[in-house]
Amino acid sequence: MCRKIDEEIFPGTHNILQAAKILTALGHFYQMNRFLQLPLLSPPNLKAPFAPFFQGLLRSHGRHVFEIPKDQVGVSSNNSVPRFRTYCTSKDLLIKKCVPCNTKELRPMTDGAADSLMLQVAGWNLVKEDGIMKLRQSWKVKSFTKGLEFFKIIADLAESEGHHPDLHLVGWNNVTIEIWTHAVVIYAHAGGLTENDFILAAKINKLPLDHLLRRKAAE
Ligand SMILES: C[C@H](O)[C@H](O)[C@H]1CNC2=NC(N)=NC(=O)C2=N1
Repeated sequence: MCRKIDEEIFPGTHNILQAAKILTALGHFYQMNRFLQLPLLSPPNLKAPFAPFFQGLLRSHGRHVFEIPKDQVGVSSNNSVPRFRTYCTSKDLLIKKCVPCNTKELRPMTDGAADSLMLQVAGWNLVKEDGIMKLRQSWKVKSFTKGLEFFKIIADLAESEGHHPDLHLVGWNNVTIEIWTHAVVIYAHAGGLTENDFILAAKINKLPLDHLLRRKAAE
């Protein structure tokens, strides 16, 4: 069995000890990757059973194999490392891309995960309506037509992300945007927030909108 693993994964290794040395070196690399939030880099043609073996071996060499909590990371589509998916912490919302919401695996974010991400989206409020969590922010625009220009700038971003907010223009100059993942409610019949919503909110915060807004009354 060990021999098979050697040949299959580390061509040219002559015995398990040599493979173990390579794995230990990988263990150091793994720990470094944990801080870079990169997944365990392993040749893409590894067989699934390899992971427990590798983790066991790392543990036996005193290397603690870290599990990264699922709701604390997302997949960045800007694959800086070819053929590997990179995992970013919530701090990287601005460099991440929304992912398609049409997967049955889509799950709503936990309240705790949502709370921790709120730190990254200043100005947005976390609200819950009919059991659905949403992000909400309101602005006062200079005029009705400026409100439509505001929506157009938001719409261009939403189209580029493939993830869309709900837009409200009320009383001619009051704009409210709500962001939630509709698919979660459809597929998971629950919750409403995914990391896509926070990515969109963080990017909306960076849009050039000030010229459309009424000055806030001096406090
Ligand atoms: C395939 C694509 O991801 C889906 O159609 C997108 C489009 N935009 C979306 N936007 C929002 N807010 N929620 C969704 O579930 C959603 N689904």
